[in-house]
Amino acid sequence: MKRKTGLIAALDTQNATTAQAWAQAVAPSAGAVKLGLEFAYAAGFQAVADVAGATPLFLDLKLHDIPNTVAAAIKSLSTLRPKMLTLHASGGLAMMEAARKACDEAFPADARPALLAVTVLTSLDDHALEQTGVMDGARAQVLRLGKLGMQAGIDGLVCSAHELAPLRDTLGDAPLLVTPGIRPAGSQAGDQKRIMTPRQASEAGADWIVVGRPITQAADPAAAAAAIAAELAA
Ligand SMILES: O=C(O)c1cc(=O)[nH]c(=O)n1[C@@H]1O[C@H](COP(=O)(O)O)[C@@H](O)[C@H]1O
Repeated sequence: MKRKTGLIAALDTQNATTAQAWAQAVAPSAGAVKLGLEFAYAAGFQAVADVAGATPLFLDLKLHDIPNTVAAAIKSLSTLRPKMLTLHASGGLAMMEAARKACDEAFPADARPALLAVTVLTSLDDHALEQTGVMDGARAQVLRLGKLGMQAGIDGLVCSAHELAPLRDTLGDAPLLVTPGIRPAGSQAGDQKRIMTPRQASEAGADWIVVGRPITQAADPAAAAAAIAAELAA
């Protein structure tokens, strides 16, 4: 059965006015906006809260440090009330467990963000992984880290759409699976390596797709977001 797949718009800019304009443009089509390292470092966390406004916030900080530091960082950002929060699965089991515990302690039970573990960045292919010492390819590494994330009590995983089917086969329906590296037919891949179209990712089992430049760099971001949402709904 085809899943209902939502659109997360990645608003990657340093400029708060630009981010605000994009947030308004995508609001009718996107279930959440993603604000991350580029925007938070340039504009600060108050601007993150302001741009998200009432729209659910995917806070993409990709935390990766020792368990104590990651736990403390989560407590520091608890006033932001994100709907989703990222950390790197490669930080290890103890780091993910500490993050999970910090979320339970820092957020009210009804406002706890979904913790999403980034498995293998969609900008990496098997060759790039080999250069980091991972010799058996992206799929094997995503499955390995995905299982570790589930062991740590993480709510979901960030992966490419290419790993959705094996992850669903191994982990079942429960984890939220979020896929960046999405490119509507005919758009530029840029630095992304493991890509799929919105429709393909939805059919492969994504709960959410993350799309940035195909929306933000389009002549009409509102129309680009609406077209992707329509592709997901078709
Ligand atoms: O965690 C992420 O969101 C993420 C993980 C990943 O493996 N690949 C990836 O591209 N992302 C993010 O997803 C967005 C993709 O943007 P575009 O390539 O412009 O569509 C960027 O904001 C990335 O930081």
